[in-house]
Amino acid sequence: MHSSKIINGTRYAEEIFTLLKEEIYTLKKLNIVPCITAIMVGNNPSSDAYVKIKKTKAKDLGIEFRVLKFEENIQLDELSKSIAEVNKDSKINGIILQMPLPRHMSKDSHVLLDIISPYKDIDALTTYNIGALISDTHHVSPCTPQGIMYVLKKVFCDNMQGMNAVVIGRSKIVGLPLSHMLLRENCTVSILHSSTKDITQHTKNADILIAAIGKKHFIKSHMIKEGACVIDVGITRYNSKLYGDVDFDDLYPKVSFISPVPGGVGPMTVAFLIKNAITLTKLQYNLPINHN
Ligand SMILES: Nc1nc2c(c(=O)[nH]1)N[C@@H](CN(C=O)c1ccc(C(=O)N[C@@H](CCC(=O)O)C(=O)O)cc1)CN2
Repeated sequence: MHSSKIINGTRYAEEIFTLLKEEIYTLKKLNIVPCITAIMVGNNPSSDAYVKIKKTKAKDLGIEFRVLKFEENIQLDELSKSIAEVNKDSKINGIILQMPLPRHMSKDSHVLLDIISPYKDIDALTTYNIGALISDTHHVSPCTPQGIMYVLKKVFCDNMQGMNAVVIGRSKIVGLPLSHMLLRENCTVSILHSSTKDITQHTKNADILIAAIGKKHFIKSHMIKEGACVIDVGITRYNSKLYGDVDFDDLYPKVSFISPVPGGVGPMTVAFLIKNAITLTKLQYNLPINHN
């Protein structure tokens, strides 16, 4: 059972890294060093920070990490060609297309993602891997939802059956895959979004509330049920400080469990990114995969 009200994502991530170190060591003995390439488009200070965190962690663990950065005004054709080249490079085991893409490109994100081979798709965002998740035949799934499910399973000792889970946000990277994973654990899932009429009516009913909105301190204590478990996915940078979607201090007395920002979901995203990279590397070498 989880001993504190505060979900310590940094500690859980370390737990995962400890297991992954053994897998990386086993690969090393076979002369295999996984290599990740992150593709970035445009200048987004938050993305720079996140890619730096991923690179530092990968290098710490002995994984190679390359970054390819393109100008915001790159033509779609040219970017597509570059992604295809990275995809063809047999030395590269995993590819990340860092999100968000510049606004003018966001409508093309699925076209760009689908250039990546499903066997190199660390974020599990290609059409193939999204389909594999839904049909339960997947080897990898999106990193943030995996991290959230890992902590929820710890908190609820693997039993979320019949709980009301409310997810705010319907993105392909968090809200949609997470909703599917919660459904798989037999939760009753509601997905709220920008057109939802009365958000509070739904959030007050949540045993598990997941906020992935991107609006600083949007969730206040009057919006939740006493004893809810609240997971904060949003990160807003304001005056060099980080804020979650949840007003942590306001909610704290009322919750059973709550994840902070920073130190909650963020480190779990990085842990599962490394886990996915190792899984994909093993698949490419026909090695057995650790399904835990
Ligand atoms: N291609 C992808 N793009 C994005 C993803 C993703 O999984 N794949 N997720 C987010 C950003 N992200 C990884 O890319 C990410 C977010 C947060 C953190 C993290 O460690 N956060 C720390 C605080 C970091 C800081 O000080 O700035 C925390 O919350 O404690 C890592 C990675 C969107 N894009």
